[in-house]
Amino acid sequence: MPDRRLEIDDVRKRYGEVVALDGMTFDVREGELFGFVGSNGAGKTTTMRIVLGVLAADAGQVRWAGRPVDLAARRRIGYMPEERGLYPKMQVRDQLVHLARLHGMPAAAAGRSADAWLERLGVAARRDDEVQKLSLGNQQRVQLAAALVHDPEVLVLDEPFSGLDPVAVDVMSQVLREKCDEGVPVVFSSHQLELVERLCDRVGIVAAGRMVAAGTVDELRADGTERIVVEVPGAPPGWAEDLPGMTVRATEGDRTVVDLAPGADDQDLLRRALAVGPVREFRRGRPSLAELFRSAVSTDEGAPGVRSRTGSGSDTAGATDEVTVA
Ligand SMILES: Nc1ncnc2c1ncn2[C@@H]1O[C@H](COP(=O)(O)OP(=O)(O)OP(=O)(O)O)[C@@H](O)[C@H]1O
Repeated sequence: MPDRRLEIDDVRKRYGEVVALDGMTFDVREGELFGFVGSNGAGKTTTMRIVLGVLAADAGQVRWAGRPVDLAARRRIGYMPEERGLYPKMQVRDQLVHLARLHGMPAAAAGRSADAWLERLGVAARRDDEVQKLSLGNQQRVQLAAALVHDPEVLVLDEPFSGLDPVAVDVMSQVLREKCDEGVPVVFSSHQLELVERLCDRVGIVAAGRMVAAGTVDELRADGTERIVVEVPGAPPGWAEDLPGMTVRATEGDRTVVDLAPGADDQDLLRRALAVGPVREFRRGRPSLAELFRSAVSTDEGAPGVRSRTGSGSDTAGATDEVTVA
């Protein structure tokens, strides 16, 4: 059995002068939840539309289970488009059955699947309503049901969490995790980085049409600068400021957060801390995904469609002051 992996390989796309995708490359593995993050206009939607064949790439290839994705393979993908794609005047259940049938499901199975997903996603009571009469959040639940109703082998979801209430976020998260547990590769885009950090097995950060960092959040952290959180009550302001290879990232009360450049010795910092007061805490800090994202994007992103430079997210010179010291 071939590896059930979705591969996006060096995909390129221009809209006139605008370079939307500039060699986009990543893969989503069997049973993996992959978070696709990037600034507005970075190329996420364009990538997803190309995977689905809604849009043609100028160059590059999308493969599923080792083979170029063709029409038949695309029918096995569950897709949630950013612009949403439901017929406003059609009843919810009829719509799901219709979509399942379009994907080749027999009528009875399509009905059973529609009912099961409406129940699972908490919208069974609205099954006979027109889609346009549902709240936006409920329309989104139905949209997810539409992506799932034909029992897809791959899930590609464009901002499935935007606009959902916390309960719906939980339901959506559970459903995506269950699909992964069944072996389905799931890729979704989102600007909700805390959610992505919590939920995803791997994350890809895209800037100006290409992947600038990908891996587990811990792997992305390992690429970056080492960070130390040190608490020294009563230390004078600026006590850690002139140490070689160290940058004070934030000060919060008695706590100072210091980034260490490669080769800098954390023991220098400890000695300095001990010289200025009692050291209550001295530990490694962990940058959040939001910080990793800002760092990767700030080193890589130019104007939309204009390449500035590329990097692996290891340059933290542009990291913001916001620091998670938890
Ligand atoms: N139909 C189009 N015509 C011209 N340019 C387009 C078109 N669609 C997208 N673009 C451009 O391609 C680039 C990538 O856009 P895309 O929608 O893929 O980004 P995105 O990462 O999904 O952004 P967002 O997070 O805002 O949804 C942007 O510069 C955008 O302006």
